[in-house]
Amino acid sequence: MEGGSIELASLRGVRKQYGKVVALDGVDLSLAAGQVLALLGANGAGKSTAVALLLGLMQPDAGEATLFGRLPGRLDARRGAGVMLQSAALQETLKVRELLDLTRSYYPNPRSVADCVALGGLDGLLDRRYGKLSGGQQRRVQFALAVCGNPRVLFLDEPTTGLDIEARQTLWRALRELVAQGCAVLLTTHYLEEAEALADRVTVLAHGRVVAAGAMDEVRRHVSARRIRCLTTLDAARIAAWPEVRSARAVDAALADAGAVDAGAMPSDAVGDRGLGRSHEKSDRVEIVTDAAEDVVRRLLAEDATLSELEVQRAGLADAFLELTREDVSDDAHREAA
Ligand SMILES: Nc1ncnc2c1ncn2[C@@H]1O[C@H](COP(=O)(O)OP(=O)(O)OP(=O)(O)O)[C@@H](O)[C@H]1O
Repeated sequence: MEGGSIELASLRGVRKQYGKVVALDGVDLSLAAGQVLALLGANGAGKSTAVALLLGLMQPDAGEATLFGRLPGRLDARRGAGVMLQSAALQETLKVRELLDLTRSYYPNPRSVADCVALGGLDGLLDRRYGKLSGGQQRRVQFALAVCGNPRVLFLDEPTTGLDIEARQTLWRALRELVAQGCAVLLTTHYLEEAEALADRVTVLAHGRVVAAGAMDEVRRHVSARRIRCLTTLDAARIAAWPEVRSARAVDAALADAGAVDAGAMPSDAVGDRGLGRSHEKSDRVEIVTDAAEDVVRRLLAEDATLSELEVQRAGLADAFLELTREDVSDDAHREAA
């Protein structure tokens, strides 16, 4: 582990099969104190299997999983870990307060109920029966239960799925607080902006193999692409045919990044002559992805003297993720064990 960080959980050369399906194949990952590791991958990439191995819920077929330097699954290791899996089987008839008290009683050094309420955003829910809560409220309770034992390592498998914006922000705040206190977090998520906002390090799985791992910036840098946005009379289909352009499309202001787009600037009939391969009088907001941003910007300016609102951005994690996972063999056939 670089930088002297304390490794709290790891997979080394781990392989795991379910029958003929190879869920993980030679996977390494490492979780350090005071860091969030985002474990990313498409559906079925192997993320939940990795979490289950780190928790000792199952054993690897080859390689090694450790938690606090020991075999996961031992009671002392489990007591130092908090877990929020994709589904939770909790007593529906118990009140939230009873669930919290019960779970806190398993741990030697639990957080106070008030702390759990604050971290999970459970105000007003303590006396409600778990089974009567909404899906998002249940997720918040599950998060509070995951952190109530004061864990040194927290495993969160898609924790914010189904949460509204405010609840998601409460959870992000809580996570940042826990990490600042030295907690290690393994976060699986399909929300790449969430990984970007929270994670220090990223491991990307595709079909059970690690296709990228490193600091967030390193993984983002994996893609050389830049994203250019502008208002132009040039047609997106025509720009897309330029040799140095990977893709170009007219974007609907309503769908584009709210901060980057002035919806009022979007002509209502801009869709009209898209795709015809010719310039038109009205400006469309166009988004271009290219490896040669400077060349494309020069050509855009040369061909459209009225071009405005030019922006050039580095590709984000979402672009890197798509590129990384696209490079991998896209069918599942090779996962079948011989
Ligand atoms: N109990 C099981 N029995 C058989 N195959 C399984 C089992 N659990 C998972 N798999 C298979 O192993 C592969 C990895 O599954 P896993 O649940 O780890 O993926 P994931 O990345 O967590 O997916 P998702 O994003 O959909 O939650 C998939 O092909 C899945 O179908």
